[in-house]
Parts: sequence; structure tokens; C-alpha cells
Amino acid sequence: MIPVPALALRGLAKRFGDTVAVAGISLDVPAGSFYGIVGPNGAGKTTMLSMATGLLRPDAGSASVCGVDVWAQPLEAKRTMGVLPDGMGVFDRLTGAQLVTYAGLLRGMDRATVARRTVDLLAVLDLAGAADTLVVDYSAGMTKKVTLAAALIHAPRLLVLDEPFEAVDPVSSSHIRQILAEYVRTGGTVIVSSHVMDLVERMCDHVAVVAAGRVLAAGTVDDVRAGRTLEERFVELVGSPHRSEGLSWLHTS
Ligand SMILES: Nc1ncnc2c1ncn2[C@@H]1O[C@H](COP(=O)(O)OP(=O)(O)OP(=O)(O)O)[C@@H](O)[C@H]1O
Repeated sequence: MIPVPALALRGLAKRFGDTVAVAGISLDVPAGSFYGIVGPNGAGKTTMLSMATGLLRPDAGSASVCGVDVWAQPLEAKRTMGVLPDGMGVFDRLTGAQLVTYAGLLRGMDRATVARRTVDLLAVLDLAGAADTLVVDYSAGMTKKVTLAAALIHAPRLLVLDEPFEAVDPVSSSHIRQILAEYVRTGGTVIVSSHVMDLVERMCDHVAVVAAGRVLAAGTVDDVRAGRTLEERFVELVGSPHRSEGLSWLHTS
């Protein structure tokens, strides 16, 4: 029997006016994988992940999480996943502890379990000392960590993290990576989008390279790298349109 993928995308497409953000993406994320999504700015990663997690309705195509259609059975699908969206509003007039508690209660969990897990999560993410501070007063990295805690509270089978390491200091980043690696080791699936090739290469076992709304390559990190570094392969696949000659006025000598 073929195992059910943790996430299966089929022909996902989205345009905003004349801009084609996602141009028909199909992708399988195997259960138990640590899956990286890489691509240049504006490639369509956030749009793709928003459609995959039920945050943005696709123009065409479908997404299913552990075999459950995200748009036909949204409640059941959302129960299985935890999402850390990029650039989404956070209820930052709550304290860290209140935000995580709110996420648990929203998931229909009982208060005692939510209270226990909130304490655990804030401690593990090194936020215990800031539990009673308003999130609006958190640094960007602390905000990432508290939203990660909110995504983990209901022990989802799939975690979808859009740029989870942005603005997070190296110590916290390494700590979060350890938590995620342990989560994958014990049966969870993680999807992360990131611009940091080196991080994806070290952390993930699978990767998809996305550009101009399409998947250019996908598979195990070793297959996609094809003997080079992921960064070299990425530049080869995506191309390097940047030119510095145009900025001659910036040269000081
Ligand atoms: N709400 C929106 N309205 C209009 N255009 C949008 C909207 N969201 C995304 N786009 C456009 O869709 C394209 C894909 O954007 P998206 O944010 O998905 O890319 P990304 O790969 O996540 O980029 P980055 O790495 O810079 O975060 C871009 O051209 C962007 O300008």
C-alpha cells in the first residue's frame, strides 16, 4: 500500500490580478519528512503554503493533509496541522501565555491540558520569563517563538512553518531546530520555507525549489543537490538575474 502523504498538492493555482503567484503546483510531502521549500523572493511560497493550509482559497487545484481535503473538510484537516504563517497578524495585545492558551482553547482542548502544555512550551522555547509580557512588547524573534508555541499546542501531525527562523537569534534557532528534529523523529512531519540554503541543507531531508509559481525540482535533498551544494544547485535552477554593473554610481573608487 502506498503511504498517504502528509501533504498532497494537485494543480494548485492562484493569481492576483495580472500576477500569477502560483501556476499549477503539484507536490507530495511524505509523512515523517522534514521538508524545505526554497525559492527567490516572490516565488509563490507563501501563497502556496497559505492555500495548502486553508488560509487562502485557490483558483484551481486541491490540497489534502494526511488524506483529508483542506477545502472540502476544513475542520478535520485543520485539526491535523499546526501553522506558523508568515506576516500574519498576531493578537499582540495578549500576553505570551494568553496567546498560547487562546490557541489551545480555540482547538477545543480542555483548560487543564492547555495550561500544562502552555507552561511546557513557553519553558522549552525560553519564554517563561516573558509569559506575562504583552506580545506587542516582544522582539521579532520572541514573536516567532510564541507563534510556534501556539502552532504546537494541539500536538499536530503536520507542522507548516513559513520562515520560522527569520529574526530568530542563532541560539534560539538551533534550539528550535532541535525541537523540530525531535518532533520529526517521533513521527511528525515538518514543512519549512526558508531563504537560508545552508540551513535547509543541514536540517531537511527533502526539498522543493519553487520559482515563478512553479516547482523546478523536488525530492530528497541529495537528489535535488545532485552532488553540489544546495545553494549552487538553487542558483543554477533559478538563475541569477542580479547585475551590479548598473550601480556604478555606488562605487567609491
Ligand atoms: N495579496 C496579494 N495581492 C497581490 N499580489 C500578491 C498578494 N500576495 C502575493 N502576491 C504576489 O504573488 C507573488 C508571490 O508572492 P509570495 O508572497 O507567495 O512569494 P514568496 O515566495 O513567499 O516571497 P518571499 O520569499 O519574498 O516571501 C508575488 O509577485 C507577490 O507580489
